[in-house]
Amino acid sequence: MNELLTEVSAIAREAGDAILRVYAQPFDVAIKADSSPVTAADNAANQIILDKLKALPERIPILSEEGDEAFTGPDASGRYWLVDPLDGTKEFVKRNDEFTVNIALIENGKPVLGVVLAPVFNVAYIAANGVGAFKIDKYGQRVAIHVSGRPKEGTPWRVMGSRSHASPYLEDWLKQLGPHETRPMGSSLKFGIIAEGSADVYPRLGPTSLWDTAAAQAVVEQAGGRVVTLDGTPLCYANPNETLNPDFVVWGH
Ligand SMILES: Nc1ncnc2c1ncn2[C@@H]1O[C@H](COP(=O)(O)O)[C@@H](OP(=O)(O)O)[C@H]1O
Ligand SMILES: [Mg+2]
Repeated sequence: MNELLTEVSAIAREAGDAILRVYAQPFDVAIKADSSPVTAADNAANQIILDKLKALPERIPILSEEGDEAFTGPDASGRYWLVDPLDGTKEFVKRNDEFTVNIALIENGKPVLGVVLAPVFNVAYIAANGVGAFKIDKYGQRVAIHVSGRPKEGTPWRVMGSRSHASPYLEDWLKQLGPHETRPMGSSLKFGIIAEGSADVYPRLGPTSLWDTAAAQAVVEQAGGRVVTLDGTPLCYANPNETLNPDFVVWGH
């Protein structure tokens, strides 16, 4: 798993470099059938990730947000790659730097390996079962990370929130949580900040897809946290035919 984690991290970095080449120039934005934006960066990163994952000896099927027609389901061991080549395309289009490359390995419905790379910040959150969770800092150092635990009595909750997706339902949930400070952030970076202990909770009461959460869930879980639906069960990837997630909460304890 450690070797695979290193290989997948290198693939994410190559995809990140391709994204940065597009980011450095003016680019067009197309609107997909689900009315979300897509750019040449999404497509370039997707092509690199598909090519490189297919070249690995493991030969595991790939489900990507930007598509691989060959995908028909997990392999006989219940494994598949789950890829978002550019998570936070809205942030990419707004040029606020908060976007990531997400690559996860699913085994029997569980994310067992995850890489979340933020190309502009040159930071990656990576994890695998039996290996642990790490942040790769801008100097290329692998530093073990851990969630921070429940905040002390009287300390406000440090909440992560989407920049682009809020709702009255979320406001109610936060009222019930109690005193809190919200830090808005795009993409899967929200999970990474919880995994490294810099925030406590991220409630996502609104639509996301499997590829938005799987890699980051592997990181949070290996760092000691939880990613659970509102009834407390971990987000599950056993049915890739249904690509929408239920509402969920990321807890750093
Ligand atoms: N109506 C919808 N259906 C499915 N996913 C949605 C959605 N609205 C937003 N999302 C997901 O939310 C992600 C962005 O979340 P955030 O605002 O927290 O950064 C998007 O990722 P992409 O940018 O990869 O499309 C998208 O997948
Ligand atoms: Mg996404």
